[in-house]
Amino acid sequence: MAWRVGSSRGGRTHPRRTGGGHERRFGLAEQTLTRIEISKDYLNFSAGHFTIFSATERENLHGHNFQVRCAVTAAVGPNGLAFDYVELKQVLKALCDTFDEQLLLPELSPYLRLERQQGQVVALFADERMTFLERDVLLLPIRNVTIEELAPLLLERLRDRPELADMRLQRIELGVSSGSGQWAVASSGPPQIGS
Ligand SMILES: Nc1nc2c(c(=O)[nH]1)N=C([C@H](O)[C@H](O)COP(=O)(O)OP(=O)(O)OP(=O)(O)O)CN2
Repeated sequence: MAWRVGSSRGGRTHPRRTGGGHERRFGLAEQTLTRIEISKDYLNFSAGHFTIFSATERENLHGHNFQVRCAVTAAVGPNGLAFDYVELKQVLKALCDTFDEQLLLPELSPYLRLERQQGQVVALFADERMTFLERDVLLLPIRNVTIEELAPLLLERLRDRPELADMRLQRIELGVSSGSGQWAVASSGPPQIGS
């Protein structure tokens, strides 16, 4: 229903409704895109790591409560629903759980060598040798355990989830934070609406 300013009466204008559907009311194209943002406190994982700064410098082993958030762009269907975002939240939570309570180690670091030996993972860095139980370690196909490497990895793993196939998502942005106020965001798909 498009709105147009009606003829003035008594010096005031009276908006009048004319015929037409939702898309004509707001002058939108037949298909409306929406951007749904998901940022829930429970989308987090507690994990250990150390950031490697060079061939000889790294942080001590420590942990963070990493936080994850996501925004997706999708078409709104004829019944005013893009997709059930409860399903997306469930997938994101499952993704976070795979990283929870693990020591994260990068398999693709130019400075760290990882070896599996009798149920243990040996990490060799500069002149250091660290040994961990396999059950405590999650090896990741990234170069460093930083938020800028974790975000694209989680985005890739999210996109691979079969549950997303029916959501007809046009763009996905996934953010990872190692602490409040510091995020890295990875995205896939065409530029954001209005950017
Ligand atoms: N570009 C990046 N730089 C750093 C990263 C990273 O992921 N990308 N990560 C780290 C370490 O994780 C470091 O432990 C972060 O520490 P910090 O920023 O101090 O974390 P806090 O949440 O404690 O932040 P506060 O500002 O102290 O509250 C280093 N660099």
